[in-house]
Amino acid sequence: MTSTTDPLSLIPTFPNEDPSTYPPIQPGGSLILAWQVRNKRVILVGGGNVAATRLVHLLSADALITLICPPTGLHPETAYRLKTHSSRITYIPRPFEPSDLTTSSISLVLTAIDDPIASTEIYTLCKSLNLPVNVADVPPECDFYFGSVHRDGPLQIMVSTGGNGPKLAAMIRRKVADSLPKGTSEAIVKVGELRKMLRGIAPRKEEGAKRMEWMSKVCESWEFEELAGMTEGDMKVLLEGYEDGVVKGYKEVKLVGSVRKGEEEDDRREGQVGDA
Ligand SMILES: C[C@@]1(CC(=O)O)c2cc3[nH]c(cc4nc(cc5[nH]c(cc(n2)[C@H]1CCC(=O)O)[C@@](C)(CC(=O)O)[C@@H]5CCC(=O)O)C(CC(=O)O)=C4CCC(=O)O)c(CCC(=O)O)c3CC(=O)O
Ligand SMILES: NC(=O)C1=CN([C@@H]2O[C@H](COP(=O)(O)OP(=O)(O)OC[C@H]3O[C@@H](n4cnc5c(N)ncnc54)[C@H](O)[C@@H]3O)[C@@H](O)[C@H]2O)C=CC1
Repeated sequence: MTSTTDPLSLIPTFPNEDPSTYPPIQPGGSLILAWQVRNKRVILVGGGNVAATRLVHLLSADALITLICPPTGLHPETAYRLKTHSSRITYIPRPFEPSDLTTSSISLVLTAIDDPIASTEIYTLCKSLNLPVNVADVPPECDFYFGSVHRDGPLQIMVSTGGNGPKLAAMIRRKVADSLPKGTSEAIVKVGELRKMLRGIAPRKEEGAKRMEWMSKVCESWEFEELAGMTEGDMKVLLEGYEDGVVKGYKEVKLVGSVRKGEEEDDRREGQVGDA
């Protein structure tokens, strides 16, 4: 007979177990993720107004889409997307049939139809096939909800109210977007480039902690607009400090850059004089 030990009794005791040390848990929310559907097949049933908004999200995430809907039910925007993105969207011009879910390998199913009976049938079928599904008109039949999304280049902000107030979610999204500092999206692009260059000069896995600390320091000490205006030359100057854990400020980097540019021009002029 094997004795069973209570797993809880095996957990070590740490000095810092004051409840105020860690953030309190608020149960009942959603798990907010950034789901990657690039080149994965998503089935969208319905072609109305809501389906048109789903298409925008799916195309923005580079999904491969199968849209199932009779031609008479197409919203003008859905029709437009079908025509302009025919390489990404396969259009099936009829009502949904159960075989639609078994003829190809599918990552997600979305329904946006005005027929709750058909919606529930699709939901039940998805569950029997283990497919994650969003049924726009029946929240209890959603494995995930959509949210109100602000998109600006690489930046995506999603507001969710957990099904309580979708219109409020859209209003909050606008307020959040209006409060973002100028140059936010450009700053993110430039930080992405800097991180890539940093990985080029410090590729080793063991350096992860040092890389992260240095990058965090850069993000904290430069303003968004300064990051947004960073040139490749500025990045090179900034990266010179990485080895010693130094983060030069915006003004210093610009100064070094312009001094070097001046020196290069002097060298070039001297070269030309020498050639003459
Ligand atoms: C549960 C959820 C499931 C899901 O769809 O994933 C759901 C369900 C339902 N919405 C309904 C109504 C409306 N939905 C909107 C708008 C949006 N709805 C979105 C998401 C969600 N809607 C998920 C919860 C997300 C959350 O709460 O955080 C947004 C955020 C994202 C998106 O859909 O892309 C998008 C705003 C996008 C933007 O503009 O930024 C508007 C306003 C409008 O159209 O302008 C109205 C009318 C006004 C109102 O009711 O508030 C009804 C019918 C209710 C009825 O019959 O009375 C149901 C079904 C029900 O609740 O039973
Ligand atoms: N989640 C959300 O954001 C919102 C959800 N809704 C709900 O979502 C549903 C769809 O809304 P809308 O797009 O505005 O409706 P809509 O009436 O514009 O479009 C419904 C679409 O479903 C198609 N359809 C119906 N039965 C079908 C079937 N068996 N197979 C394939 N296609 C079928 C129709 O041809 C039409 O294209 C409604 O039930 C609505 O209450 C409404 C507003 C927002």
